Amino acid sequence: QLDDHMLYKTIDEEYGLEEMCNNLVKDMNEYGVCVLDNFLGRQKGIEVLDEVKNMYSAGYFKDGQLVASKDKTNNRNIRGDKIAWVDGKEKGVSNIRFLMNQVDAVITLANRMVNNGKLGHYKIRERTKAMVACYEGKGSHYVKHVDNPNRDGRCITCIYYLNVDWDVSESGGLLRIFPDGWSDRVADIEPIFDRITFFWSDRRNPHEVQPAHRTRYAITLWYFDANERELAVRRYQRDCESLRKAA
Ligand SMILES: Cn1c(O)c(C(=O)NCC(=O)O)c(=O)c2ccccc21
Ligand SMILES: [Mn+2]
Repeated sequence: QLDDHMLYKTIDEEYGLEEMCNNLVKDMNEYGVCVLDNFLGRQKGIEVLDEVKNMYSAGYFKDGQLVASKDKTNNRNIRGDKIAWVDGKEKGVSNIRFLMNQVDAVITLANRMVNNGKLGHYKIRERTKAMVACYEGKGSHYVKHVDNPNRDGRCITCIYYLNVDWDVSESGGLLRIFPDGWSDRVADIEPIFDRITFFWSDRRNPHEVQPAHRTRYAITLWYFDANERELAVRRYQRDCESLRKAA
């Protein structure tokens, strides 16, 4: 359940949140992508980054998927992404939890605007845990893909970046989205510190992470559309049932 943190906002934060949601709804309806900067502010952002770094040095990240290396000669596979799942209740992740609550508040308010069909007609009630991702540089990347190609319920992808003083010209690591609405253009999003990006998770937004040459951290949340999610869970249960019977 998305906790409703609207009550604890001061007036100016309320206004800030309101304005942020208007931007989100407008951009999502117009482009299917929305980029907001200075989402938490420098101090909070650094506190989140420190928690992620601590998680990393404590070994919470699982080896990412192996990406077959281009040069077959030394057959060294480039380590792709490394990820760790956080539900926010663990010890030592209070700042990541704060980030999750802030994004929930933005999505909850924007979803209220949904009622007059402003945010893609989705009914958003739940989300995944936070996926904390690390690309260790050395050219690690993520091939072009669609997050939710087969209606698993996820409707909005939300990525918060933690990379201070990131310079794409030397470190790469661009998020490149190929919005299906625009055949001739792409959206290049630099993974800079305290930036948050939202985009529709389905086939409208194929995207890739270009090779990173410096450690690149990001935290992803996926929000579910209630109806699509319910159907996906039912389908999954039916599949399991038929597999059990077949066994
Ligand atoms: C590590 N990582 C990802 O980085 C992206 C992704 O699209 N990232 C975009 C970005 O970081 O800008 C993913 O979509 C993804 C999906 C499943 C498992 C891991 C994944
Ligand atoms: Mn993705």
